[in-house]
Amino acid sequence: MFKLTNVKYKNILNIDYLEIEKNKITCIIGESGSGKTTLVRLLNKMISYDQGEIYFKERSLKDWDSIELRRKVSMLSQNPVMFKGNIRDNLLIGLKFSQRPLVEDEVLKEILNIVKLDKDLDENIYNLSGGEKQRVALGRILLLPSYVYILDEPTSALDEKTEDEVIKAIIDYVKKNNRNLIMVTHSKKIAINYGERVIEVSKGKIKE
Ligand SMILES: Nc1ncnc2c1ncn2[C@@H]1O[C@H](COP(=O)(O)OP(=O)(O)OP(=O)(O)O)[C@@H](O)[C@H]1O
Repeated sequence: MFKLTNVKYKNILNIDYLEIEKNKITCIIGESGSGKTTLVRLLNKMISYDQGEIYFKERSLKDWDSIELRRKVSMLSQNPVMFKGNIRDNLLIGLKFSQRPLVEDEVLKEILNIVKLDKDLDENIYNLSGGEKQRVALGRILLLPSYVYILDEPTSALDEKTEDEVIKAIIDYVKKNNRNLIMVTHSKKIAINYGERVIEVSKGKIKE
């Protein structure tokens, strides 16, 4: 799916070779400040590498149009933006922005079930806790029919039990829909239990 060769970004990342295969739940772990977020930002062209090459589906990212790429490679950042309105509005906005057909409430309720958020679609976003907002943002991404989801610490604001349930449900959903998942996680336990491939970033280098 992704291949990186001799990639350098400032003095933050220096990756000789890295392949991220499709159909394998991939977890990225590493100390705070090691370069995990920088790595995933490179993958969906939020930032551009200084040297080397990154290929997605055998094609250099330089040859991918950013919009076309992000329709296939959807990323959830660590601090997702929330919009005024209710949960329904905030779930649908990703589909709206990417000019895709909207979906019925039934589909939105299924998504809330996956992210373990037991709230009404009409609930104002303003009333939600940080962890609840995080799950709305996660649901927004999962609604997009992307080839790969890149989730940067998607469950960092959740307690351990909810985190485990949500991760398990996301993985089921990804597999059922034939999609791919790359997830940055602070939790070694999640990586060990669910990662079919675990990549460790250490001081800007890959340590597997
Ligand atoms: N554009 C930038 N310019 C300068 N330094 C940057 C830039 N982006 C990131 N950094 C630095 O690069 C290092 C790696 O940052 P990154 O966010 O990738 O780490 P991380 O592994 O995701 O950390 P965390 O687990 O705390 O989120 C940090 O020291 C950060 O301050």
